[in-house]
Amino acid sequence: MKDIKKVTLIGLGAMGVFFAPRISEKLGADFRILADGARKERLERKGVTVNTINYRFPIITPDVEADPADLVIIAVKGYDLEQAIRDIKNQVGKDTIILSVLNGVESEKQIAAVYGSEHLLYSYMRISIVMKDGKTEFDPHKGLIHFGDLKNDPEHYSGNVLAVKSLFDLCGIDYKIDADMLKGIWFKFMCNVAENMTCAMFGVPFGAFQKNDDANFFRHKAMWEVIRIANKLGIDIGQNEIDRQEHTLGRLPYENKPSTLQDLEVGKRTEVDMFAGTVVRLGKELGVETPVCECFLHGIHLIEARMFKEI
Ligand SMILES: NC(=O)C1=CN([C@@H]2O[C@H](COP(=O)(O)OP(=O)(O)OC[C@H]3O[C@@H](n4cnc5c(N)ncnc54)[C@H](OP(=O)(O)O)[C@@H]3O)[C@@H](O)[C@H]2O)C=CC1
Ligand SMILES: CC(C)(CO)C(=O)C(=O)O
Repeated sequence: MKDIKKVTLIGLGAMGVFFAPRISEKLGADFRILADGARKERLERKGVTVNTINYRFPIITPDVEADPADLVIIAVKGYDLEQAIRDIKNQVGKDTIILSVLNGVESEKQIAAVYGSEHLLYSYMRISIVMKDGKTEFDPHKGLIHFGDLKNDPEHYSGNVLAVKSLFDLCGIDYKIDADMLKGIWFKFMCNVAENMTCAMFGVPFGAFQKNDDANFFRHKAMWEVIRIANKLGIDIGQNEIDRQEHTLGRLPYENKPSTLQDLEVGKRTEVDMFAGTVVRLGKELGVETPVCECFLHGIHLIEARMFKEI
């Protein structure tokens, strides 16, 4: 089994800090943040504050050669992924494992197209963290990372899966290795598209789904658009996954908000292209009608245009 001794994280935001303090505690200087320019300067000057503790992690710049990591974790937003893929070039050696914790269904494919699928493990996050001005508070044991190869059998985990599992065990990071990673990733995508887009477009919190039929009208239509596309791709999600999510939504605090609505509320660009945009594009390729996601895509673009005073 590979031993993960050196880890590089690109994206020290909400998802990045799920990992950073705990990996840094065990690996010390062999845990590095990849950043340059004004971002590096800000991280060196202010660090990040997690659960009231201020951290200054070692920073490495993309131009440093001959110092690859055993594991690279990518935790940027969808619209920053292309740049991040370029920036990690010197961090990826022959045996480097890459984990991309982004939402959506395509980041692994995009990274594999550049570095090769042998480097990739699949992953998705089940936790909600809000970071503001480099500060956040959350319970690190109230969520987890799901990761693994496409298919995972506990009797025969691959060397890469065992290596990451061993690192997370060492660091006390909660995880689940799904038997079928694509099914999990598409289930999460179905929820993100339906919930994030409805909440962002209409400015309502998750609680709207507990009491408003109109909110659920959009959510259900969008879920079925994702399901029809997933089924065409051979991914088996359907009514069972919808039922599973109804249960989860019923228990969420009323005022909780998905990341896309949070982004709009603080004047940030959203990941609408990675959510509704992907559904619309795949729908065209696969012959699936996606009218609700088309409305989300154009509607949220319009909200962004108004927000950035482009109209
Ligand atoms: N937040 C959440 O609860 C959840 C988020 N996700 C997903 O995880 C992904 C990350 O989201 P989140 O952590 O919330 O996003 P954040 O915006 O909080 O963090 C992204 C970080 O990446 C940094 N970054 C961007 N480009 C680069 C680069 N080239 N080099 C170095 N750093 C870079 C940004 O720096 P800067 O601020 O300087 O631009 C920022 O600190 C998204 O796809 C999101 O949908 C999934 C589940 C839950
Ligand atoms: C936090 C969570 C899981 C809620 O849907 C999410 O992925 C998001 O808001 O983008």
